[in-house]
Amino acid sequence: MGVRVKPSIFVGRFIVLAFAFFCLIAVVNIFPLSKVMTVQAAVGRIAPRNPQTINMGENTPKQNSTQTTVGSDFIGNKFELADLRNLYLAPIDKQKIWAMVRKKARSQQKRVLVTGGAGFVGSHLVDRLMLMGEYVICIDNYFTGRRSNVEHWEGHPNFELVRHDVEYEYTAEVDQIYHLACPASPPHYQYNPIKTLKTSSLGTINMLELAKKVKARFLLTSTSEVYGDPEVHPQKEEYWGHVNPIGPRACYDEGKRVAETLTYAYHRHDNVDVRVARIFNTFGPRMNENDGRVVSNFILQALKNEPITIYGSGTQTRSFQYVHDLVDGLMALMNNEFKLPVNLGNPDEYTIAQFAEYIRNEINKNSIIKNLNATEDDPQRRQPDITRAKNEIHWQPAFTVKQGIQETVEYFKINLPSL
Ligand SMILES: O=c1ccn([C@@H]2O[C@H](COP(=O)(O)OP(=O)(O)O[C@H]3OC[C@@H](O)[C@H](O)[C@H]3O)[C@@H](O)[C@H]2O)c(=O)[nH]1
Repeated sequence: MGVRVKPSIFVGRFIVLAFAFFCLIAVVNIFPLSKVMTVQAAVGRIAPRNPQTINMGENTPKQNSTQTTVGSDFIGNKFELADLRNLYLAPIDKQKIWAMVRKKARSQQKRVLVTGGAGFVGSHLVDRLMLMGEYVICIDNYFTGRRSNVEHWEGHPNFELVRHDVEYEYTAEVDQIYHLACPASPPHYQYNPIKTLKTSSLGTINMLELAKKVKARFLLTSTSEVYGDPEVHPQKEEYWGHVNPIGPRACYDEGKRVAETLTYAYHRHDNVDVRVARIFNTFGPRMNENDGRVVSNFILQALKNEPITIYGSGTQTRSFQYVHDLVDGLMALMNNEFKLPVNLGNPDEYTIAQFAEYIRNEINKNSIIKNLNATEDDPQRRQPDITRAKNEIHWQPAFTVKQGIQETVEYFKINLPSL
């Protein structure tokens, strides 16, 4: 005798199956396979040790994109990357570089002061301003800056190079001041903490006094280090930070915090027109061989077949931006009316251990990775929230970390004959 199945059981099974199917569709929609794969591909990629700590951020450049230009038509600082590379990849042809400078009538030309203009970031900013046809005064005390970074402009009628320490007063008739002068790498700023504090405090007062006197617009390059070892993640500009005021990093962190305080005090009290950029970890060509920051250290260690040195466990995170993006951000901020601090960084976040593996995979698969002692007060997580930059100054990074690393490796290979 055949078994008769009750119709109600059919209906029950159908409901259960339909529900399971509905759940499957919902899960696939919430976690699309393509999204998971993009994140893994993006890290090169290496499966995150603890996926919870990594958040690529929705504002990172598309991971397969390759930039061929820098800047924007709106600001007037757009150039072919291939042309810009002539300025830092040897051999440097001065005549070829000068021929790229745009002609500007004297009345249209801005007079721009860049403090720390011979440094890593400063020299790229000087390049862009010079190519645009502005009149540029570059001052530097050469503590970490190098004359060779800007020597291709020496003798140009639009360019002045002045050896000067911002700790002391300086006067020039200018329209804009980009105030970058300060050692930025932890070993360099900790080398003489009193000097670092004087540079950030007295140096900023001197430049704000100048801005007040000549009615120049003043842009301070502050840092993500004002957030200290942050308790919120990612970091928004509204966050007041978590800084140890007596630790080894305080000379820089607190120095930049007081520089920000001074900037807004001059704005409120003396009506100085101010801008503040909080710069997150940045890398690229013209980093010093002895800079000591993680990107140049890891690249050079891999190229030299030396162990890649991770300070501590490597679970701390950083988010890295390519220097041309930063220069675009600084110029977008300077040429905008927005006056509150703005984060400039690429939200592409890595644990330092992941980043070491990434560099090893990209540059030298035989490299050994070695863990050394952690440094004191090392921030554990850092990633910029760049919503404000996007909304207010219409800027976001365009270079992937991958392309930036390739460009930086090329720079070191060409410019360091010892490699
Ligand atoms: O060889 C190294 C160098 C660094 N590191 C680690 O890599 C991380 C990043 O260190 P870096 O020295 O590159 O830079 P930090 O993030 O500590 O400070 C930077 O912050 C933002 C900027 O304003 C400054 O450029 C700088 O102060 C840290 O956790 C550090 O301990 C290594 O593991 N190995």
